Amino acid sequence: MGILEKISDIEKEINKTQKNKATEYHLGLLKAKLAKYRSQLLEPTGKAGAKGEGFDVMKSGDARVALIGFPSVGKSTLLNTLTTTHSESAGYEFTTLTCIPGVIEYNGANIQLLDLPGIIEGAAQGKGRGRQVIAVARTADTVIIMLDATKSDKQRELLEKELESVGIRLNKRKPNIYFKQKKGGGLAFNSTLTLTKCNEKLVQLILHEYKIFNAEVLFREDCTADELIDVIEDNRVYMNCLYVYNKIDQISIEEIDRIARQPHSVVVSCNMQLNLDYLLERLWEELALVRVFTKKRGSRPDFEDGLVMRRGCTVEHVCHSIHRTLVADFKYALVWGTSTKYNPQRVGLSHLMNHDDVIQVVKK
Ligand SMILES: Nc1nc2c(ncn2[C@@H]2O[C@H](COP(=O)(O)OP(=O)(O)OP(=O)(O)O)[C@@H](O)[C@H]2O)c(=O)[nH]1
Ligand SMILES: [K+]
Ligand SMILES: [Mg+2]
Repeated sequence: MGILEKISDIEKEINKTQKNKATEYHLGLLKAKLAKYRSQLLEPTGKAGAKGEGFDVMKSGDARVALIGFPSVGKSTLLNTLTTTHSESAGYEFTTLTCIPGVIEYNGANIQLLDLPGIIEGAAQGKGRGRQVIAVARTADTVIIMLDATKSDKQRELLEKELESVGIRLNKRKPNIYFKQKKGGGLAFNSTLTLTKCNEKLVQLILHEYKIFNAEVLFREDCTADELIDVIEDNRVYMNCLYVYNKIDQISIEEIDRIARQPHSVVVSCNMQLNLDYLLERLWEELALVRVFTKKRGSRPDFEDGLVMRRGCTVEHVCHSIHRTLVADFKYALVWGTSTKYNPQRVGLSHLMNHDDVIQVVKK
């Protein structure tokens, strides 16, 4: 029997046991057992924690969002508010012990929202269930870093540090450095602009540390040594992140205003259901999703059933997602919406589509 099963059995047993003098010892024993199993699960060296029991959730829907935050900031409450899934929420830390998936339906898209256990300082080294939480975060398209608006700005830095230390880069693009190892010829170093944070000598030193003596390196932007290291390591995950400050029902308007002005930040109250519509709007932006409607000749667009695509998608991408062979039969398309000058406009396969555009494909 897995440790999660044991925990849930004991919780059930506690719930159905009446509290009185006669059951006092029985309950006490159950609670001790419960505490023991919970700490085994949260123990870095514990076998149970290492196995990642309870984190194996299938990807589904159009995008995946992971909820990361310290304990008791309201992650589960958010899941309960935005989806039909229920995840236990309570005033004590580590109420959530596993990964719990829910689905947000928005703009016709299914967005998978993952509730996760809280993480604490040292999570990256395996404290709590930190390793597993971070492993799940790496699989997400966007992370929500949830913060308690009543607490200090320090928590944001701490969380960022934890994620940084395991190679997750938040709201950053991959550094624009061309790097290729060679068989011989030494170091060929170049840059397309003046570098102010790094130079050839430093690049050479860093490469030697990796025992790389022959390579081609071209800086296409003014990168730091850390960014070069990210490129050499080649295992970093670059992801969008939204900072969601919860519990604004507990702070002053001035303070709410200050927090809301920070970049990538949204203020909400899950309990009072404040600003959640705006949160979804911003999440949609971060996920860079667009919805496209199709229409057949002579009939109205199917506004019930849009196609969910990535921002930057072309007519060709849309054709692919309608049918595998459609591109081969493609003659031209008519598009209505904000991506065109005229409505409709005749376009080719490379035309870029915008959110809520309507498309009619004309075959050869
Ligand atoms: N004042 C206030 N309290 C909130 C709000 N949202 C959640 N809470 C409370 O915060 C406490 C923790 O909520 P949870 O949803 O369990 O937090 P969590 O982040 O999932 O916690 P763990 O699973 O333990 O990491 C509960 O007592 C909630 O009622 C809010 O908007 N305002
Ligand atoms: K909690
Ligand atoms: Mg929780």
